[in-house]
Amino acid sequence: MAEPLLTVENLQTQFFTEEGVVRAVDGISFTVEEGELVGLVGESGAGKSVATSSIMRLVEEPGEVVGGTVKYRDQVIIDFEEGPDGERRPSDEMLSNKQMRDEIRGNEIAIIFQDPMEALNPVFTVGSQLKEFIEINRDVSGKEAKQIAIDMLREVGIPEPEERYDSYPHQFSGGMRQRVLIAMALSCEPSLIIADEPTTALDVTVEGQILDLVDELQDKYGTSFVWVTHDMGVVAEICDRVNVMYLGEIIEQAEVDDLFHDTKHPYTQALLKSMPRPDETVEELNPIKGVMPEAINPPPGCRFHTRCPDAREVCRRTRPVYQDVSGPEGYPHRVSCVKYESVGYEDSEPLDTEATAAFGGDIIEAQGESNE
Ligand SMILES: Nc1ncnc2c1ncn2[C@@H]1O[C@H](COP(=O)(O)OP(=O)(O)OP(=O)(O)O)[C@@H](O)[C@H]1O
Ligand code: NI
Repeated sequence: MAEPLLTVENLQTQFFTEEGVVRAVDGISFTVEEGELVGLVGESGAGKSVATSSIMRLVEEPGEVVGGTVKYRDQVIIDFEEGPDGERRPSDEMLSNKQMRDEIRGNEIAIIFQDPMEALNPVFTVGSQLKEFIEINRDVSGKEAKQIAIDMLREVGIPEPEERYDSYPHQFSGGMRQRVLIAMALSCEPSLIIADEPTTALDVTVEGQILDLVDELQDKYGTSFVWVTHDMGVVAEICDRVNVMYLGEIIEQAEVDDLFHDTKHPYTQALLKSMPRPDETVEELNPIKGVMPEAINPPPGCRFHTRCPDAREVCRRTRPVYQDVSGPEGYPHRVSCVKYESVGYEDSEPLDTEATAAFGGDIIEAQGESNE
């Protein structure tokens, strides 16, 4: 296999707050191959946005990337080394902030946010913002930039792009604004686009149209994507591979078909049961029981054990190993769950968890060590 476009290894990002250290991203690893659309899926607070802003080196105080490696082709975005006093410091190979700004962000890796109103300035026309972005990131004249901007607006399905060029963001619908952001992301011909829940705020029909558009543009330009979502339906529709995140960790990763049809992790199973699926008629949707514990004080052992319907005693004291459970063919299918290890799961006592307690109709306090 060729070198991955993006390699993330053991990435760790923490927030140093008054209440303590929030382990928002706690050692995640994944790759994005050339031309691939890779999903990052999980409930609210799982660490998806912190992971993407870490990759872009956009984490703000009191947050800090504290460990791991991120490589884009052969360029080092994040890396650490041991200093003379044994302290951990950014390695020399790391791109400077200026290089990140000038060479990576925008023209190699572009990001699309959930809320277009955050990315678009309400006081300037859509066209002028698009044109300015192109001028900053590409070596073209103002006139050329304007032409590229209009072409891109047409490309993403904005009708009458010459006229719409002079409209203000509020004159566009939510779906149209999201199309503008996609135009902006694509306008500098990046190899990778990171999209952080860009369709979450849209209604289902408009969301479907945007996903179709992305599919089409991806075919045409061969752009790779990291697509952040909490929606397995979106994953099924557009992703090639998917990483499932829970409480700062990736707990399962596989090709999309594998993930849906050979689901390994109980959390992934729960996520799938909680959402409508295009490939299956589910009689009843089951929301995932309980709430995700705080990343400031994650449960010991398997982080999901407090909510897991399959939890046993061993899950409370064993940190699962993230391992490849796939056969000899195809992409790796990785999972971290003690069910797939030989650590005595079979002989271990079942645990009362939020999932099993609720199932029995009994409201039992969440396991002490998980919350508070
Ligand atoms: N500025 C901050 N200060 C302290 N903690 C933070 C900060 N930003 C994020 N966090 C914490 O990091 C964890 C991960 O948050 P993140 O926003 O990445 O979740 P997410 O998976 O993107 O959720 P959502 O689907 O709601 O966007 C959460 O526990 C959150 O509270
Ligand atoms: Ni987020």
